[in-house]
Amino acid sequence: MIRTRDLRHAYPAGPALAFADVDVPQGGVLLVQGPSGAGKSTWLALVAGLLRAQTGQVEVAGQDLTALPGAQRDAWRGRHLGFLPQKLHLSEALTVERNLALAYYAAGLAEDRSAIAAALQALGVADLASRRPGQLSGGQAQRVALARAVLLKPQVLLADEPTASLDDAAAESALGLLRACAARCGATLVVATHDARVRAALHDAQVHRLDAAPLPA
Ligand SMILES: Nc1ncnc2c1ncn2[C@@H]1O[C@H](COP(=O)(O)OP(=O)(O)OP(=O)(O)O)[C@@H](O)[C@H]1O
Repeated sequence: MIRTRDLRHAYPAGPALAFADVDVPQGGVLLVQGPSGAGKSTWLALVAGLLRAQTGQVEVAGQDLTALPGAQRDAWRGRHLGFLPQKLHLSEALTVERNLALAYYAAGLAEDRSAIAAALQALGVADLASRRPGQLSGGQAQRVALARAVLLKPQVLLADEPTASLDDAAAESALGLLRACAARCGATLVVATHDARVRAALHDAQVHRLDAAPLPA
């Protein structure tokens, strides 16, 4: 579940953004829409606890993120939230398999190699485990990043523009995988996008529409 109240964020020397309240039940699907610059990535970062809300309240999977200090917020995120960023942030210094192992370090948990193998298998990329991210196609790299995001069976799965650089067939596949992964975990799925293909594919999702114009700072 996700519950936000009176959420605002002002960047230093940037715009002040105000967000409408959102309630998504556990296992629901939320589409975050709005033109470029409307604040989609900022809203995702607030819900992921990557940014601390300056005003208002964010509750995710029963946890009030505004009440948690930074270190505890990071540990909570590692354990309960899967994030598929637009830039995938896979480490070129590590193999695909070791990139997934990072999820355990971030969560402060002991590594489970069989779970890593199973996650890669479920996303159809088990044969790429010993490659470096630079040796993957864009679609393969995204599957690896998704495997990492769902490895610890998160309660919330966030995806930022997951179809931005994909052709129609790959976009359809990526959205199908996101939904399937979220359903397997019983996770709430949030997809931020301005891609009309996503709006069509997730036509049954709840919509959080952001306005084009930020508040004056
Ligand atoms: N670190 C920052 N410092 C100052 N302003 C910022 C910062 N990050 C974002 N902004 C501004 O905040 C607003 C919202 O940005 P955000 O990236 O959340 O929008 P978005 O809807 O995700 O855009 P896009 O679709 O282009 O990714 C924009 O006006 C942007 O210029």
